[in-house]
Amino acid sequence: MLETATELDTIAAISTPPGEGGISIVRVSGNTALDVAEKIFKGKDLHTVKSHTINYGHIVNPKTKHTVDEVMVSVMLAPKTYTCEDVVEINCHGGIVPTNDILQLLLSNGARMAKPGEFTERAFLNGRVDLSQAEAVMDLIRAKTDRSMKVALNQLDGDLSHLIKNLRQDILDVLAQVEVNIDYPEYDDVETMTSKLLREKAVEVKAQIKQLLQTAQEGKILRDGLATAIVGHPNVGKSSLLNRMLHEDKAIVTDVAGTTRDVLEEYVNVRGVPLKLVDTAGIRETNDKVEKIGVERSRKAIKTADLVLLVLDSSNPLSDEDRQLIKVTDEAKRIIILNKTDLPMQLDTDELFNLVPEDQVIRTSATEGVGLDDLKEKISKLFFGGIESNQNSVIVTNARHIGLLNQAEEALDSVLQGLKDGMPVDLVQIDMTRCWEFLGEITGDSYQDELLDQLFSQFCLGK
Ligand SMILES: Nc1nc2c(c(=O)[nH]1)N(C=O)[C@@H](CNc1ccc(C(=O)N[C@@H](CCC(=O)O)C(=O)O)cc1)CN2
Ligand SMILES: Nc1nc2c(ncn2[C@@H]2O[C@H](COP(=O)(O)OP(=O)(O)OP(=O)(O)O)[C@@H](O)[C@H]2O)c(=O)[nH]1
Ligand SMILES: [Mg+2]
Repeated sequence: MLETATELDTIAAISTPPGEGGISIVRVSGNTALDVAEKIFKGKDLHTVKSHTINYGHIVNPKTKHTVDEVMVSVMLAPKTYTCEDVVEINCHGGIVPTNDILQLLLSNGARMAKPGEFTERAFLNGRVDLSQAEAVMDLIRAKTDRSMKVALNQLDGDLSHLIKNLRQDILDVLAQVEVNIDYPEYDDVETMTSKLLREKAVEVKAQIKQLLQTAQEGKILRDGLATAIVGHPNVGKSSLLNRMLHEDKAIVTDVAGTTRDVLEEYVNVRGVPLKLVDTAGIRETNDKVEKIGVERSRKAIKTADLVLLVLDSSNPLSDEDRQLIKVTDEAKRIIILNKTDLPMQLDTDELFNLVPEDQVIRTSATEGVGLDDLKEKISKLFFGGIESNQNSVIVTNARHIGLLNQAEEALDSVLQGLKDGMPVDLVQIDMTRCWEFLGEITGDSYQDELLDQLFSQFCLGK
């Protein structure tokens, strides 16, 4: 059951990032938000100001009577607020000391320290947003490209919620229809009729779930970034390529083989796709203790990557180590990069094409900045089939949602199998109901308290 606003205590937290800034915001939410704020605020009586106004005054320690800061205080009365509760936001000077002092004063005057994500959790508990919308708030904060942001914003707007709610309503309708048919059989062939209803609905919902799941790969990449490992032999130009992609000299580049010792991760926006570029240590047999560990990490990066960029030095013949690396990365989604094409070609491309007949091969010069546009184009094509795909449809991005959609689909498979096997309708109904429940967990229509704790604990403090 949902708790009502009156059962929840008043919480407070700093909602802006820690450190120095122009302004910091300390947020308070709950039944007694105004009482708590009023105790430490000198200015207009906050109980009498209009809702959704911002009010000038000072924060004064009620015990010592010392002025802590000069502030602006927003008063927003329930229910039309972020949490659906009374909200007070204290806009103070953005320094660590005033901000923390104000929070401490609120805590010693009746507020409790908010847990991470607790304001958004309240927006959920009080029914302003559903669970998938609450999750979108965090995706929005973490979005790394404009496209990732758009997907999160659509989810926050309730696009996914509406789709799921409609599916659930359809299932509920058919379940009700089946009940009626069982309770008041008007025809002799009621069993046949209800089976037909259930089958048709199961097929229809399954098709929609499948369609959603097809967006999952793209969705997950937009949300979490595409883990892209740049691998290859020492000195082939991996770090130089990373720097080129970032337009910044992040990684150390030297002509010494074995320069990169540890993996380096950086995000880069490639046509709206967030790439998590991972520069790795050049892979070779080595006795150097530090380099050895780096090489181990490179091997691990290959295993966990969504995409491997295997870099070869075109100004040198293919070596045995190169051939081995081609084998090691064979299972991965891969693009081969022939780097140093500004130098005379020494690599036997016929041999290479024989070794990797299926792969995209791109020629680059990291030093001259040649071939990088081509590389970006290929990456975005490889994962998104062009720029315009899925721009307007609902996209699932979240591993929790994907898991539940898979479970819902499995339940529908059981429905269809049961009908095929001539199982009694009341047993088939159970699987249909399970499907309805799995979908409901996406929007939080049903949930366990542990789930909320786990979800919101990943949020920012003050959100
Ligand atoms: N100062 C401040 N800025 C902020 C937030 C905030 O809480 N405080 N937000 C959050 O952290 C974000 C804005 N999100 C918000 C979402 C809904 C409501 C809200 O009050 N919704 C009500 C009333 C809407 C209306 O007036 O029409 C509702 O949906 O019922 C407020 C903020 C970003 N900026
Ligand atoms: N001519 C030419 N030189 C390049 C190119 N790319 C990189 N280099 C040079 O090759 C050398 C090695 O470059 P890095 O980027 O450090 O190579 P790496 O693959 O990261 O090497 P490790 O970190 O040791 O594995 C440097 O001297 C670069 O300037 C290129 O496209 N053309
Ligand atoms: Mg390097």
